[in-house]
Amino acid sequence: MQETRMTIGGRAVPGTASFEVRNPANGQVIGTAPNGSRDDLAAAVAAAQKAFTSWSRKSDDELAAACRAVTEKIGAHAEELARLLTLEQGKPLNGLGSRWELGGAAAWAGATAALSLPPRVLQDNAQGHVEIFRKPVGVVGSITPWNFPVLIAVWHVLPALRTGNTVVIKPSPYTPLATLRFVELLNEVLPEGVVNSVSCDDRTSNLGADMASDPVIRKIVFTGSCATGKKVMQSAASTMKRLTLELGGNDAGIVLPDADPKAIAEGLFWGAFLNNGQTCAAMKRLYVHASIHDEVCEHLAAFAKQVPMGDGMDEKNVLGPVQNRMQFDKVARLVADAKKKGQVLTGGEPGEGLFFPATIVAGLKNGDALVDEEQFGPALPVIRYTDVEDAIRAANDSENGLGGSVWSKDIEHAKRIASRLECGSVWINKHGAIQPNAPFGGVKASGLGVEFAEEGLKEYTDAQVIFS
Ligand SMILES: NC(=O)C1=CN([C@@H]2O[C@H](COP(=O)(O)OP(=O)(O)OC[C@H]3O[C@@H](n4cnc5c(N)ncnc54)[C@H](O)[C@@H]3O)[C@@H](O)[C@H]2O)C=CC1
Ligand SMILES: O=Cc1ccc(S(=O)(=O)O)cc1
Repeated sequence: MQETRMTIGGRAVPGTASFEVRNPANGQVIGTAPNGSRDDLAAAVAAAQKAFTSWSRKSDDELAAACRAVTEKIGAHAEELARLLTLEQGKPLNGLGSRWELGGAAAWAGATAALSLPPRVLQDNAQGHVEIFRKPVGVVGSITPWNFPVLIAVWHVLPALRTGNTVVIKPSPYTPLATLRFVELLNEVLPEGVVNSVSCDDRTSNLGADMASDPVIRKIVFTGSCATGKKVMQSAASTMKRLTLELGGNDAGIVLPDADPKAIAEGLFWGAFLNNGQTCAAMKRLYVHASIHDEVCEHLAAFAKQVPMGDGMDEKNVLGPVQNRMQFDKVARLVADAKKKGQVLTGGEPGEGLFFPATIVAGLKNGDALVDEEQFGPALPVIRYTDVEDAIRAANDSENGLGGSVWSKDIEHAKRIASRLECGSVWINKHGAIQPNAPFGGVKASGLGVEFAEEGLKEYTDAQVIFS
């Protein structure tokens, strides 16, 4: 049993109540997290505000060194955090699971440490000297989801620290344990109050909502559902907070007629089923040209059938359970509806507990629920097309615009199609492969702003221009 604590001003805070956290693989209680109150949040915000005074005055070199120390901590505790993550999130230790997530967390932390935003001279002549500086905004509130708890915490916290901000982070009630431990570890190498954590069950208290309207917090970075993202945006208006919103997607993949069905099967599968499909930028709809449709379906289903699924603590598994009952029920509802309209190529029946076999359903079209709604789980609809213009139109016929992909042997042709997709990232012959040196963010209802690289770092700063 992991009994976790919030970290407020460098101190471990148990809170006056707690809630249970269960392993989605077997339903067993694996730990408890504090059910923090508004007073706990106020204390965390006050600690972050106090720490901001000295943290924001650190030199660029000092901030970079602190981020490198955090990177080392993550690396040193990667296996401990990975095990905790598997227990609470369900994703396997192996494959593209917890160890992979922790590897990504260390890589992203290191890459963020190496970024910087030096002042830039805009003008230097007889008329005057004009220079732009990037200044930290103040206390940053980070609200994270349950799909990649540690990696997304790093995506939120490290750029904030690197630019001289202090942080209050609140993890999802489904997966608070690894994040609370992560913040404890950070506090071993950072001054007190620089990173604080609060947790709550979202029922008796909802500190995410309170953070969004808090008058001291100057920015919210939020990853989660579109519905909650919209609420955060509304609450943030009254205090004119800066916002980065990484919200849901309904990414389309388009397979062109010249693609090699066998060669792309593995990439298509992991593009859709990374983290059991519980990934914002997973491929959630697959449009395949009629000339190779059946062959693509055959190879994709054959690949899916041999992927081992089970308890993530078992080293042989590379897919685990769906993380929670709400998500499982959503996937089950969408698959039940899809079965009435299309042909199930593999999977299709809910398994034991929260296990849902990788499911692929062909014969669907836009307008069917599994195509139109974000399933955020292990179920992929396949849509046949004959004219690529129809496929582009159908791909863009969504309120979301996070990612997309085009699959073809002709890279230049694929890139021309890519440029017509209404989304923030498009991959050719892969899907969802984000990297720290490339900005990542959604258009339309998929969010606001970007993460990663200098563009992402800037979002944690205000510009100040000095004219002399
Ligand atoms: N795009 C993504 O990364 C994710 C998308 N989802 C989608 O969202 C759906 C719902 O999943 P949830 O876990 O309920 O996502 P959610 O968007 O409600 O939760 C994300 C975070 O927001 C917090 N939160 C809840 N209410 C809030 C409020 N009023 N103001 C500020 N923060 C608040 C939660 O505690 C959690 O930390 C899923 O079915 C899935 O489709 C879920 C998780 C991640
Ligand atoms: O590659 C890892 C990865 C890709 C996307 C996301 S999400 O879009 O933020 O869910 C998470 C991890």
